[in-house]
Amino acid sequence: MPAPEIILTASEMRRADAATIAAGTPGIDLMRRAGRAVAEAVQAMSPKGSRIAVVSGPGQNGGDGFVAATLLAEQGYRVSLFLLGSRKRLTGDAIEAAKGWAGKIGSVDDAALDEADLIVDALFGTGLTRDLEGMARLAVDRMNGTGKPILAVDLPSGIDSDTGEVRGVAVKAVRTVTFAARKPCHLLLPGRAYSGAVEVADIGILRETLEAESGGLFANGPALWRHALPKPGLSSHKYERGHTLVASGGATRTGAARLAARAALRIGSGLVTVASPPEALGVNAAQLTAVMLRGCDGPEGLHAILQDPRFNALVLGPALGVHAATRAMVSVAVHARRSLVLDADALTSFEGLASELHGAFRHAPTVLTPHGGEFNRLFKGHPDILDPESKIERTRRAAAYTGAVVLLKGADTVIAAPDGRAAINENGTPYLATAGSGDTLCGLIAGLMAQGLPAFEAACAGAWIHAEAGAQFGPGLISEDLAEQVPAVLRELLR
Ligand SMILES: NC(=O)C1=CN([C@@H]2O[C@H](COP(=O)(O)OP(=O)(O)OC[C@H]3O[C@@H](n4cnc5c(N)ncnc54)[C@H](OP(=O)(O)O)[C@@H]3O)[C@@H](O)[C@H]2O)[C@@H](O)CC1
Ligand SMILES: Nc1ncnc2c1ncn2[C@@H]1O[C@H](COP(=O)(O)OP(=O)(O)O)[C@@H](O)[C@H]1O
Ligand SMILES: [K+]
Repeated sequence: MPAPEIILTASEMRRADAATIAAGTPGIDLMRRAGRAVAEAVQAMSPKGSRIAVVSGPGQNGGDGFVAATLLAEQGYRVSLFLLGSRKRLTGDAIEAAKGWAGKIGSVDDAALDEADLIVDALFGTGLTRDLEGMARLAVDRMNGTGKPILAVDLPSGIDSDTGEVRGVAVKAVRTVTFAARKPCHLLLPGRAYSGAVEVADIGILRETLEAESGGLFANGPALWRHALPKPGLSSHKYERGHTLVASGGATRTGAARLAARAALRIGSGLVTVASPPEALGVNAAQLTAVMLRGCDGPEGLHAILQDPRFNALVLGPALGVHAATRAMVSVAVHARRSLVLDADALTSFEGLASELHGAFRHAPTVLTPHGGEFNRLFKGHPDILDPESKIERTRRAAAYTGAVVLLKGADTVIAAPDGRAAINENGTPYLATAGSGDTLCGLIAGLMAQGLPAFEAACAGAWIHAEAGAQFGPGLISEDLAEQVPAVLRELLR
């Protein structure tokens, strides 16, 4: 079974480099392997004899550029090298790497840059510390301005490795060769869009070193949770597969709950019931078949239903209304200690009241699924949670604060657990930006928890399966299609 893909921050990567060097591999060897991997990527992109411009920066990323330039010139490419700053200012292994380069060194504002067929961006990598200004900014503008394909070394220069944000200006690469492990910026937006196709080159850093330095951040994918996916046994009966309860909104707001319920059923929850306000029973009854229906009048009604211990997973929030009664229903659910997914109105009803949720979800598996707006409303007045530049950090802090797994939606959904584990989802499609898509996601996650998946695994699997279903369906997707696409995704996963 493939191992989960570890994503390393800049400081974790530095420690992995340092540990490898301490274990006996000289740093210059790592740099030579990095430069060789870049040269190989150039060979795959451009025929021999092409004009390659390598733009090196003052740090070790620039060192990788010198190695690649030297190899490519030896292989018959017409290589020009442009350096930000002077050769005298090079430090560390980059000094040694630059010694191999016998050719001319141009300045980054040299007009000759325009003549290249392909540009290698070795300006900055994981060592970027501040916004680009002056000549550094000019260098990036010049590279982008040529309109030529750019291959980024480690990451596109100007992108912050840990947050994926643009530090003033950034290189727009068609391809990136990174080393040992992907960095957060290759998965988070906008960095992902600037990176192009990302390839991870093995430079001799062992998996055990990556594991030792990992801060618990992963790319979301089956390797992270496939082992936990439920598969009914020969003698399984429906009650062993869990019973998901989804609370419906009022008579004119019932669709969201049905979308969630249908998704919970499709993902394998043995039974699913919509808990409906009395006035909406008729409209719900008219549109439900395999999903069951129960009358449920507010918090008291929910309390009564939850006396039956077989309801083991619960969705609260979609179209439930923003008011005190919704908060009271959350409170009932928390006290009942069932697996719980809170979304939409269940989150917005706590606008500015996050302190009421401090540690609230420690006692039962809970997943909060806010989009950015809901997240900001919920944690209003908590700069410690809202202010970090990194979406990963914001999500982790929200998880630690509430005791719930937090899934912060978007094109780069981040899922974080209170214990610090986190995953970035990247298999989605913009077609998922359609009404009711989030309601379906809630149902998938609750349906997985009903079958016994732990909250973090359920949230990660739910996000991935949701995105995969959307991507497989593609153009024309509406939320009703998502649950219907789930069986095809499951067939692949359970093969
Ligand atoms: N370590 C290893 O063994 C291996 C490392 N490898 C490679 O090393 C890369 C990391 O190298 P790194 O740490 O030297 O950082 P890097 O990205 O080159 O930038 C630092 C330089 O940029 C400067 N600078 C920063 N921000 C700036 C700004 N806004 N505007 C202007 N200047 C700015 C900063 O200067 P200072 O901040 O001191 O003024 C410093 O000079 C990594 O991405 C990978 O490619 C591989 O070879 C494998 C083995
Ligand atoms: N551009 C995109 N790329 C990938 N996934 C997206 C994109 N836009 C939205 N999504 C996903 O679609 C879902 C939308 O959820 P949400 O905003 O709650 O919608 P709704 O409230 O209409 O149900 C989330 O899972 C989100 O991650
Ligand atoms: K770079």
